[in-house]
Amino acid sequence: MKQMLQYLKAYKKESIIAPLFKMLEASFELLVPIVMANIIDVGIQNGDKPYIWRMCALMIALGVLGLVCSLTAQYFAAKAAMGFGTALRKALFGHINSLSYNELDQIGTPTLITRMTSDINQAQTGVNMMLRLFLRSPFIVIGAVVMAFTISAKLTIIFLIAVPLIGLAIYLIMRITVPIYKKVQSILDQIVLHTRENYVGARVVRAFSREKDETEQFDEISGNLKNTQLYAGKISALMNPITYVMVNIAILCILWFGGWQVQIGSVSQGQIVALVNYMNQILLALVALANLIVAVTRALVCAIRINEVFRVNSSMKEGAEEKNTQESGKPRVVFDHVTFTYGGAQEASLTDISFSAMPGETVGIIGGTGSGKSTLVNLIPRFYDATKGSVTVDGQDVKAYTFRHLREKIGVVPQKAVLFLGTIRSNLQWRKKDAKERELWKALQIAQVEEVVKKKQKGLDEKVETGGRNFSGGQRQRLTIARALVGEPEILILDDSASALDFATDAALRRSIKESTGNATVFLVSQRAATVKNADQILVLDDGKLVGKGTHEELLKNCNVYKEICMSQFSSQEVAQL
Ligand SMILES: Nc1ncnc2c1ncn2[C@@H]1O[C@H](COP(=O)(O)OP(=O)(O)OP(=O)(O)O)[C@@H](O)[C@H]1O
Repeated sequence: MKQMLQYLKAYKKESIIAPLFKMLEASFELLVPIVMANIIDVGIQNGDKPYIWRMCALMIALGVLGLVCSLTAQYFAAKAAMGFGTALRKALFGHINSLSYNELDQIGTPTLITRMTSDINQAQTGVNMMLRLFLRSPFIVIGAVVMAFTISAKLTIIFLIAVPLIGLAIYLIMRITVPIYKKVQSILDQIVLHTRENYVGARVVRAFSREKDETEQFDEISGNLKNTQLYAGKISALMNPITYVMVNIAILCILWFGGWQVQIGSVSQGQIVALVNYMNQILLALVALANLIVAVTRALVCAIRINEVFRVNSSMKEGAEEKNTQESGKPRVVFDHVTFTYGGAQEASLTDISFSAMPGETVGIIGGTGSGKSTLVNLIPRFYDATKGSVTVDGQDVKAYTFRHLREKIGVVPQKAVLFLGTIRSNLQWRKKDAKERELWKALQIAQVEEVVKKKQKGLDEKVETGGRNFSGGQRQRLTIARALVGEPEILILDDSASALDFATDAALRRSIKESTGNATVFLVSQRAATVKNADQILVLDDGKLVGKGTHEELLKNCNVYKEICMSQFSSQEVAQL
């Protein structure tokens, strides 16, 4: 909580003014029963109409003053809570962006979304209620007991018995409901997870006619949420009847014992009415306090969940190197006995991989599905860190560079072609914000997508929908290749980026990349032998191990796995001619 409160720091003034004005409002409220008592005891008893009018005017003035104070408090509390929410959201967003793939894999996207949205909103509501009520409610309860004491010390005993009993009833109810509210938040996580999977995979769901099953599963989770909330609601609903019965019993006692006191003349009728009013004020304050505790507990649960994310630190330490250290004749990328195991995985996905790639060289990486190809290239831009061994770029361990500098050197085309909401231009300028029109068209031309963009009515300014859904799979792939080419990276990684392209386009793409990337080192990941066969060096992976390294001809002679891959894709005659 302490950590959370730092986001309120900028709203210190508001955080002090709001509760102060609420206390001021409470003070005016506590004066009302006294004025009422005076109207009865002085005004009505003596038939003094001007006095009654004066007192009525005073009551209205107290009401108006209370309203003004309450509105002022509301304004400042809302301002502080909104500011708190905004600062927290910004900090969490920045923190999540600083985490490495390793941590993101482990936490999971759905829960991060719930924490960024619903949890922060709950925390914000908690802060708002806290600022308004955390002083006001206890102030009213204590103030009302003190005021009752000034009226009659004897009758205050009833207050001293009733208040703890009402407090105890509220506490017992909340002991049951608070853990349920904690559970509600984790069920919300499941709903986000299910909704996300369902919407992202909407086409697959329909293709397999799984709508009914998916709906049933969703109904089950949301039914679970409803039942849990209903259970909490039913128990909370006991709060009002129980507390009202207790207060009414206390009022009966006040009237009963108060009646005796009035008869012997130690308390006036007006004072009895004031005592009844104080008892009612106490009830309302305690119920408000209970609501506050529920909101604050929910906010605390959310704060804990948000803090859990803050507590996860990136397992990667960023280096400081900003200089280019490439020496001519030296390799651009070197893997030295690299082994890598994903967090939580039992087995290594890469074992003892060693190779080096020179500037201008094209490195083909081939292997069956799950053999570790993507994992290998992901180590170059430091999406993950090698568990053993080292990865070197331009003579320096990748860990020595700042993330920005390392990634500026590298153009990555991930396996899944993802474009972002905006225009073709804005998507292409991701690597280089100020890339000129000429550079963008050149990249489009190399990526074999120039014609597609030219045909668009607005050209480079054509809109790109979320995820690039207004482009075909092959167009998306080529646009992501163009995006990686802008800014002329020193290392280009194409992770199975031509899988949706026909053979002719794939061949043309490889040719133009070879011709235009000059001194860049290109990594071509593919399951197709035809894609990698012209590479200067081919790495053959099998179950995370490097089982072959060399040119196509060399591997055909001495690498069985490579030969098998080729044989499975071409006839023996074609293999001989390859
Ligand atoms: N984020 C992850 N967490 C845990 N294990 C993973 C993760 N990503 C991949 N793996 C595992 O690592 C191994 C290598 O996966 P990788 O994605 O590198 O294979 P690949 O050769 O690129 O496969 P494909 O050609 O099918 O894309 C697989 O066994 C896979 O299950």
